[in-house]
Amino acid sequence: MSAAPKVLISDKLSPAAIAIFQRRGIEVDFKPGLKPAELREIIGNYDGLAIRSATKVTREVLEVASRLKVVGRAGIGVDNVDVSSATARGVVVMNTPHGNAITTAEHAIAMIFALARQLPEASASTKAGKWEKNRFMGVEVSGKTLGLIGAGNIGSIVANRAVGLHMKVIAFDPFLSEKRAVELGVEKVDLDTLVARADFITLHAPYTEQTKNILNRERLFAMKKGARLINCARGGLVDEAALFEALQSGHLAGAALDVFETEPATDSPLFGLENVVCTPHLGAATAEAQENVALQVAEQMSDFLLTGAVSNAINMPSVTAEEAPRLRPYMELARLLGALSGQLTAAQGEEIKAIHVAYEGQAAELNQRPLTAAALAGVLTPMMGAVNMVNAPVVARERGIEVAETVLERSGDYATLVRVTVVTQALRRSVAGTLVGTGKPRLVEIKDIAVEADFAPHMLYVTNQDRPGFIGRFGMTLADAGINIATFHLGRNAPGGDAICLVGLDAPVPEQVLATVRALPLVVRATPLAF
Ligand SMILES: NC(=O)c1ccc[n+]([C@@H]2O[C@H](COP(=O)([O-])OP(=O)(O)OC[C@H]3O[C@@H](n4cnc5c(N)ncnc54)[C@H](O)[C@@H]3O)[C@@H](O)[C@H]2O)c1
Ligand SMILES: O=C(O)CC[C@@H](O)C(=O)O
Repeated sequence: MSAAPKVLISDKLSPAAIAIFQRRGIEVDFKPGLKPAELREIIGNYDGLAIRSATKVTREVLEVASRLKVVGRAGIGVDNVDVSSATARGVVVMNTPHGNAITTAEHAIAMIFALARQLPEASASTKAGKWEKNRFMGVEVSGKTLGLIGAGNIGSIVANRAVGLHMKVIAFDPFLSEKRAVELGVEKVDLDTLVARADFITLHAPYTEQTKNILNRERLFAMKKGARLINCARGGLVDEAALFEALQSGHLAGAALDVFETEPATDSPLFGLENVVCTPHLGAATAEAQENVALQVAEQMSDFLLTGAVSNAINMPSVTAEEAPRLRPYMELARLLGALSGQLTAAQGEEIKAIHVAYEGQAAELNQRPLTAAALAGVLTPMMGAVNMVNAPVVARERGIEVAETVLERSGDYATLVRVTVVTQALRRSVAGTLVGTGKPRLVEIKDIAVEADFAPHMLYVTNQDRPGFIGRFGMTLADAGINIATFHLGRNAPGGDAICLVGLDAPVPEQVLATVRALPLVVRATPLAF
């Protein structure tokens, strides 16, 4: 008989999680507050790691986690987990969407009032015996404009509560459809409009490459004079140094921050400002939310460790034990094709209208639902952070993205083929792939141009004019930067027409090398890709 799986809980989870693991026959250790070195020392003893936001599951931790099969995040954001390292090591990463959404939305609303009526300062002054009735003149929120950056689970609840407070709510979210905006009672606007119009701005977007410093210096100073900012999402969404200046100069009237660039945040120039309200990442800290996420993460991790069932995984599609062997390579192919389309779409900041997935030949005989879900998760993840196979179809539907599947039983040039097409306002971009050997994904077509390329962790996709001179200059640019080319694939639609070049690299391309490639003659666009 094999030994019971062993789980480490390394953050302060509700005791409900311990009770569930024990009831399901899983050995559990509760050790919150471990230092990184202490975690590295013991992680090799565990099959599962249950965390909140304090534990950083870094590559260094994963490297010594020889038994680890699953990381369960009791919460939403997985930016404290190195998901690509976990994936590379075959460790499933799960989260618990929805469980803390109401609580976090309520915290954001509380922050709006804390700022509008200077509650923390007024409380401190009163307790100090000062009775400064004239010092704390507030503003009403009724009739004011609230700007939401991100209108997903939490943003939607904030919108609902704010509408109830008679605020005018405007929202920027690339995935918010007009229909959903009407349902929420919000006006969909672009980011510049939101920044210029809002009296209060509240952030509810994930931390991704696209959202990093979304409120940079320029945008902070483009906010209305006297506006107020609330951040209960992630610290890295706002440039903290620029925020300090905007507050100190009186351009902004106040900021309420639950999250910080570096956490725990024990020291910050922002702490010295009277018009700043701070909480220590308390957005999800209610008994109700912590019970929800603890129960959910413990059940999901137990199911996985005991039966192999996968739900709410960020990096692995859900699948039953019987289907697994045949479906798994196709799911990986669909995800990779989606990830390619999603990265190309995100790089151009395009809003997705539709995603079509076509199955030809042997692929047409399979259960396509998990495959389409894997393709959708691949497309949506670069823009949305933590979309998985389970929530991808719902996320697409809520955002008004049309999803279609086509099945063609006869095969063309390939015995089996999956094609993912992303439709935006401006264009329709298809990529297709097949399986070779014992199930290895291979890319065979981009934008109707034939290629034969394997996916690699770091790639660079270049579109160029098909004229002599490009390949030499391109190769030299990478060589001069000391970047080794592992694979090199070319394709074109016609002699002298549009050409594509896809290279696999041993390392990511630094920003300045990318700028040099983009400036080369004949280059139309260059997009770094990661798989
Ligand atoms: N303070 C806390 O304790 C706490 C608690 C829960 C969640 N969070 C944070 O809040 C975030 C949002 O949570 P959620 O449950 O609403 O997630 P969600 O996935 O339901 O919603 C995120 C929304 O952000 C949108 N988005 C993606 N890229 C964007 C961009 N560039 N600009 C504007 N919007 C963009 C998405 O389309 C989506 O609608 C999480 O990612 C997490 O980091 C913080
Ligand atoms: O665990 C917490 O306290 C915070 C959770 C929150 O940041 C999340 O992303 O769900």
